[in-house]
Amino acid sequence: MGFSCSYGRHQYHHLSSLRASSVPYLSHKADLRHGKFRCGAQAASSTHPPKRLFGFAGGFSSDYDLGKLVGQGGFGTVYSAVHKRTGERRAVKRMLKRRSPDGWLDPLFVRRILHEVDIYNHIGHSLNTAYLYRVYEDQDHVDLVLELCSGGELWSRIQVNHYTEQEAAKLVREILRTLAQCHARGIIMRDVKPSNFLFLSEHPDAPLKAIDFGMATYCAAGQKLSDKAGSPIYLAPEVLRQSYDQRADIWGAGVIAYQLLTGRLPFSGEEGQEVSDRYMAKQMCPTRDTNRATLYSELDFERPPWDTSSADARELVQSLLQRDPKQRPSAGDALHHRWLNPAEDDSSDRTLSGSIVQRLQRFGTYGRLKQAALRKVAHSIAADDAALMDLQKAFAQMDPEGTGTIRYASVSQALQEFDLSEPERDQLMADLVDNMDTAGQIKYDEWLAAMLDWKSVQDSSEWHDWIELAFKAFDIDGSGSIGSEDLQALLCGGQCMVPDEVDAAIREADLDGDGVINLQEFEEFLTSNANDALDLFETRLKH
Ligand SMILES: Nc1ncnc2c1ncn2[C@@H]1O[C@H](COP(=O)(O)OP(=O)(O)OP(=O)(O)O)[C@@H](O)[C@H]1O
Repeated sequence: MGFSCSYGRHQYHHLSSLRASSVPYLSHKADLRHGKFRCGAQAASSTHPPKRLFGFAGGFSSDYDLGKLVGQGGFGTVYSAVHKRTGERRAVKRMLKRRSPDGWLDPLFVRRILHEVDIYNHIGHSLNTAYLYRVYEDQDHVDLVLELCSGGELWSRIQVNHYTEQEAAKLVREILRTLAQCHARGIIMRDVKPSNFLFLSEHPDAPLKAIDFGMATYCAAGQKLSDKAGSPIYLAPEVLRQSYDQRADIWGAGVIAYQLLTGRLPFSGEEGQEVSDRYMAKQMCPTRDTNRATLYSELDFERPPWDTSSADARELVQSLLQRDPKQRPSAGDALHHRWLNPAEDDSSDRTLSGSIVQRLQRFGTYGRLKQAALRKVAHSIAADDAALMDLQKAFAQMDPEGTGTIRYASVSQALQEFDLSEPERDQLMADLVDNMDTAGQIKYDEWLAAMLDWKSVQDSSEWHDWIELAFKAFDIDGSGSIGSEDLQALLCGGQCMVPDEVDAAIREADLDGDGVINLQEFEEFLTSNANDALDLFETRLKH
């Protein structure tokens, strides 16, 4: 069947399920400033040649001091760590390399690591996910250096706190945002449960971040997955039936919402609604009764413990737990539900300054080629500035002398208006500049590329001309298409240091798979769609 049940961690493991076929599209992004890169699905495919090393950076212990243990998973041990030079605190997920007796890395281990790194990077600079800074390896371990979330698991707060509906709504909104961003990028998380969401700090209003994408995989529109992956009691009925897609994550969010609002689990066995503490404390595998309850038992939202909840809360949770996935809302639709949008938080009329954090996150989710291409297009648009009054004004405030560049420090200063930790601020700014040669200066078109409302720009009669100009600039050898030599020059000045970087950049836009990008593919690649909606991202406005 390709899965097994882990009693200690309530999990169906699915190493055998990481087939190339479940990774339908690819992404690659090198960020040499942070030593980060995206692995393509090819890297994660079963056809990858045997490896002794991954090719990640060495020198973890020259860069970091390892601190105390902060968590233990089935796959990795997580420690705190301090960067020796900057003093920044991080989490390090350390995984012991699994090898065969003749020294080759276990191919399933290779796939799991490359896949997890790929998915973390594909989610990019979302503030709803612990950020992956860098990956190291030595002879025995792979180390993922992650944003440190020191506020504990969502589960621990469910146990100790009694939530008001408003507080519960905030947490459900954050979980759904994470899912909406994953789903917009073709990723299904497959392990939506309270212990995979950590609070950034111990502050009562600390944001919630998703961790652990070891179960996550890609699922294209219309595709169905069949391997039973996830954690019992959060598994959707269609996962038990082994034919599911992204909507299965929504069910998991529904179970968490149910727990937050009632302190109980919706489907915990024969007796129906039991107190979840008992179930969780026992750390037991699901009985057949639990699965049967998930598949068949009816929930009554009129009787205790639901009789004291608001009608809006009930309506949303009921919809998230619709047994028929087609009747379940998408994460994006659920985010528009009344219960999650008290009137004062209406984002429909948000000003530019109110959405800067959302725009930076969105830009940070794009791969390197797309970022470079948007900067190029922005360069053309910058000349036509009538339509860009707001953006110009915001830029001018940070560049009072009109030099045409703003200092990194000015943007950092502007971001202090928002509810962001210092590492989050740095994380958001990391993709603003094309390269560090600019010595901490951000040019107007770099700023525009990150801030523009690309959807409305596309309506301009000049859109096609701007795309064509950028395409011609990228087609350095004038062959009529963008190929690997063009991208070598463009992305890394001739010699890419990150393995597979150029191929992966091509794959991002090469729809017909002929190894080069033509003009039509380039235009389609740059054309934004609903997946780029700003309201998938946190505003982090201070209240
Ligand atoms: N970024 C982080 N900051 C702080 N603690 C973390 C972080 N990431 C993970 N942890 C802690 O380490 C534990 C194990 O991490 P994680 O779930 O990623 O490991 P895993 O081996 O992939 O687990 P699994 O068995 O679920 O596959 C988590 O439950 C959490 O307590």
